[in-house]
Amino acid sequence: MSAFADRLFEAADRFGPLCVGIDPHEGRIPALFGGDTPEGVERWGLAMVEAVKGRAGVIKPQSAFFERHGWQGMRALTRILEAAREAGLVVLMDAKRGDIGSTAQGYVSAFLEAGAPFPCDALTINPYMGLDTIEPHVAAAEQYGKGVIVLARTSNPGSADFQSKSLEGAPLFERVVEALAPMVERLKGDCGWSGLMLVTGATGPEEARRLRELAPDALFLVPGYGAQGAGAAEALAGFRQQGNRLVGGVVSASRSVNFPAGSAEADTLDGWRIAVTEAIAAAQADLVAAAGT
Ligand SMILES: O=C(O)c1cc(=O)[nH]c(=O)n1[C@@H]1O[C@H](COP(=O)(O)O)[C@@H](O)[C@H]1O
Repeated sequence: MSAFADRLFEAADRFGPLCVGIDPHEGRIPALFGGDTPEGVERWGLAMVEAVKGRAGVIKPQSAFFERHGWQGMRALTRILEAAREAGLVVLMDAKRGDIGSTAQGYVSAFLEAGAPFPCDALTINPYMGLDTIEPHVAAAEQYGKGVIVLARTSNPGSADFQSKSLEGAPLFERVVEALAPMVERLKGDCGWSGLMLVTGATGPEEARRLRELAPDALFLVPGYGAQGAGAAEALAGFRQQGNRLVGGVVSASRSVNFPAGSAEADTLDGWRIAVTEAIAAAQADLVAAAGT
């Protein structure tokens, strides 16, 4: 299997930097699919995968929205992951894990190792508990050609509460990224980029530029574009000029492409499909234009 970094880079190169979030928010699954039930969530998620095909190369399902439906929700997630794999999409699982090493091994078995019940290409990790909690994920990523996505500077308003606090003269998020340097090296692909991805919110373009200086080769996952208010230029602030294009990761959007105008009111599947595929295509075109051709 090729390295995760190469698969992600190739997908973004082919389709553009958009990563489509799969976030079945409470109460927002149209009645067309059966509403906000495990079956409705599954049908909606499968339709989202169909809508992404040929328009973007990467998806990011948010585990919480499936977990809230118990085991039936997790069954829906599994089926959506299988469909995404069959469609050749790169899957970033947004579950924000992070625990002592021995427990982290459990998350590795759930998401990253061969035969994992929730197969994905990479998993989001909260680094708060320390490097030893990230290590099992990185070791598994090396072994199975997967990626590890570490929260660095998140997109939410409270990201400054802890992440921007000074630690020995620099913000904590910078110290975290400095400490990750050896792991960034270990997950480098043939493309030269690393599958030790960093989350840097589109809402903090200055911080993204700083992170790019500290980790020139780490691929970025950039949430906050769309529903959280950031535009394409802000989302690409931490990307690097390569030839005539900005490259260096993916920009995720969930609500803006999951529930665009016209999709909730659609009374046919075709009507829903048109609203959603247009929103995905428009977001992709916006990002591609901002990245340069
Ligand atoms: O790890 C993430 O994906 C993430 C990190 C972050 O800093 N901010 C953030 O919004 N996210 C996720 O990205 C998605 C953003 O959704 P929208 O605001 O609807 O585009 C949600 O699934 C969040 O959980």
